[in-house]
Amino acid sequence: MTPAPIAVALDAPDLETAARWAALVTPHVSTVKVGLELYLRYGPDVIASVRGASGVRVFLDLKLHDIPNTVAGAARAVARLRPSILTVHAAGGPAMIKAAVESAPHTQIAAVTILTSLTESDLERIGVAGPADDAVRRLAALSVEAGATALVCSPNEVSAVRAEVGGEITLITPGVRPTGAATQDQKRVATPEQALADGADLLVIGRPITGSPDPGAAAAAIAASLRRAS
Ligand SMILES: O=C(O)c1cc(=O)[nH]c(=O)n1[C@@H]1O[C@H](COP(=O)(O)O)[C@@H](O)[C@H]1O
Repeated sequence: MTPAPIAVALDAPDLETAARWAALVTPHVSTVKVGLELYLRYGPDVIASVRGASGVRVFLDLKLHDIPNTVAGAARAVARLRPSILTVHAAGGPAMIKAAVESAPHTQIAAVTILTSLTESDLERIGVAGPADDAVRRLAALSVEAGATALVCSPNEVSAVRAEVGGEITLITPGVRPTGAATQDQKRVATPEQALADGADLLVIGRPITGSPDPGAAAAAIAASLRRAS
């Protein structure tokens, strides 16, 4: 069976747990995601550990955000690990995004628009002109112009972003919660089925899978539900 278009966020406190989760979910999902917690603790070794024997796609979520020269160096440093996807913050601006794209030619650069943990009032407080939909579309357009071929946004904005950037760009949505699951710190959320129906290409799902007593079964259940809905 084709693995579901899900990136499981391996936000684990230790490498053994992350590798175990990766092994349990990889029969069911296309991708696993390594974020700041694991990478800052274990560095590049973590990529080989979670990739394991299956060779699953690894999404490296470092959300780089600095001046272009620094981001170019950082992107070059991790490009040799050959992650399938690397994140940068779209708010770093077009020159920064372009620097990442040029420094990691074999990795898809995904620009994170507006974090899914932010509300409309958070945007106002940090001085971003909202509503979230407009801010996300604005950042999406500038990121694609700068050469990003993937974007991260909440499922709530995915159809507006798709209309803005067209069909060629990979749209990645965290903030995904199966019906009835706790939203935790996520604020702009939707179900996996809705996110996919609205045009997402890859759903980032962490705690609803990794917080389950059986992460493999939880991933399989969401994958099956996506197959039924499509
Ligand atoms: O870039 C990301 O992956 C990301 C962007 C964003 O706006 N929101 C967001 O939650 N994420 C990541 O997606 C994952 C979501 O995890 P759960 O909330 O546990 O499903 C975490 O690893 C976040 O770091």
